[in-house]
Amino acid sequence: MASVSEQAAHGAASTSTLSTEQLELNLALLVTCQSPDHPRALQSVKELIERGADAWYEDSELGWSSLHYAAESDNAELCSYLLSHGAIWNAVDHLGFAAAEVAFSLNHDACYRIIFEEGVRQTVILNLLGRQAEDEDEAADADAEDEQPQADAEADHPGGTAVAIASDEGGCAHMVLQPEHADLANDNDKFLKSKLRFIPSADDPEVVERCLDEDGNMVMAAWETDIMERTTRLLCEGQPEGFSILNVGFGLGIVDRLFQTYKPGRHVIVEAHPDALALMRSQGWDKKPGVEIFGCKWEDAINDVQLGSFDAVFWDTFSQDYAEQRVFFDELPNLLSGPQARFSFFHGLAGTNAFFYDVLTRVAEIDLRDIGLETTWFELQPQLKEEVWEGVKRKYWSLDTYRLPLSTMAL
Ligand SMILES: C[S@@+](CC[C@H](N)C(=O)[O-])C[C@H]1O[C@@H](n2cnc3c(N)ncnc32)[C@H](O)[C@@H]1O
Repeated sequence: MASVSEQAAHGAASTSTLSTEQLELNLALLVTCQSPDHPRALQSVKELIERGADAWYEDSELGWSSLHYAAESDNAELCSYLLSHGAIWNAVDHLGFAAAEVAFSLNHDACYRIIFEEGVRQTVILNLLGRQAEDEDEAADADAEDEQPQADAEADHPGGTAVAIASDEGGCAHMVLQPEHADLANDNDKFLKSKLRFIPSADDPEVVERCLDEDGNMVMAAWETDIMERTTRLLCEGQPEGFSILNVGFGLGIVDRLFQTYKPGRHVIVEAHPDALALMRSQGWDKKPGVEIFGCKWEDAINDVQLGSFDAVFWDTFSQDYAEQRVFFDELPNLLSGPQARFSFFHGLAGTNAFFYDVLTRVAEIDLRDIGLETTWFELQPQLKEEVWEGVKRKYWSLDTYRLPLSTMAL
């Protein structure tokens, strides 16, 4: 670790916008948090914060904040204090590690728990605020439409709210960690207008193994087949004869082929990408008995009275973030046919960071409970080789354990 004077030199160079006095306070806070076992450490931290030290401040060498140091030394009380005084729960260091991951790697369970709970708390609050802002936007849009009936529907910004959900990008982002904005993987409308590449398997050219977008992001790949198989079993086993099922997002059609083996009476597929729709037609999905294709965005399909309700619903789209996923959750009471109906989704957001994945799992569970659904998580260990990512811009999965959600109405 760099000495304080070295840090001061680095810090002074990289935080030139801070006054010398502020910088000194911030560095003093970091130094105090580096030796939090000192009997007066917490008191000194409190005094520094009261004098205006920034709890979010990071050293320039490692990118560690006072929360990283408190987590490293297993000081749960200090973690708690820092979090309630401006420390950022999901700030990552220069290697992309959050303070909770430091705690986890050292088995500092209490510190991990405290940061995790704070992450969940803040994300749920942000979601609620986002929802409120959307409602207000919708009300304002409705007013504007009353005044100006020709208003452009594109002016809406569905789900355009501040949701602190991490992507796999480490680096310096703090509250909102997402892929860069111009990336197709971060813009559903742009993605839906881009060209898709379907790549056949090296062993069997008849089998499409991967689907990439124009930017080289992986849209779907065969490694997810185990997940799709287990999802299918959980959604379809024991359903009544002629049951109905909705799948949102065709991709490579892996899950839809599996659903077909259970012979649903009604099998609706909502898919918005023209290239995926062309693949579906080339595979004869439009002629299969019981299959109905809604060739549009799910955001439009849910307003179509023809869509109806289902015994099972699965959601797996691409280039949509948690805010958009939550908008779909809100539609579930209308989409599920009754108390026995089942819901699942591809739980892949934050799939390269165990801590953020933990937070997102809890947030999804809370949001689903809010609309009356109880969720059980089934754990799977995906088997995937490094070759899967060859030629792919960004890995979206690297965790050992996938948590498969199955939700039903809580009675
Ligand atoms: C990850 S793939 C689905 C993979 C599928 N579960 C399988 O087993 O092959 C995501 C699909 O969702 C589609 N999609 C993305 N945004 C959508 C939207 N807003 N409405 C409907 N489909 C969408 C994409 O075009 C893509 O085909």
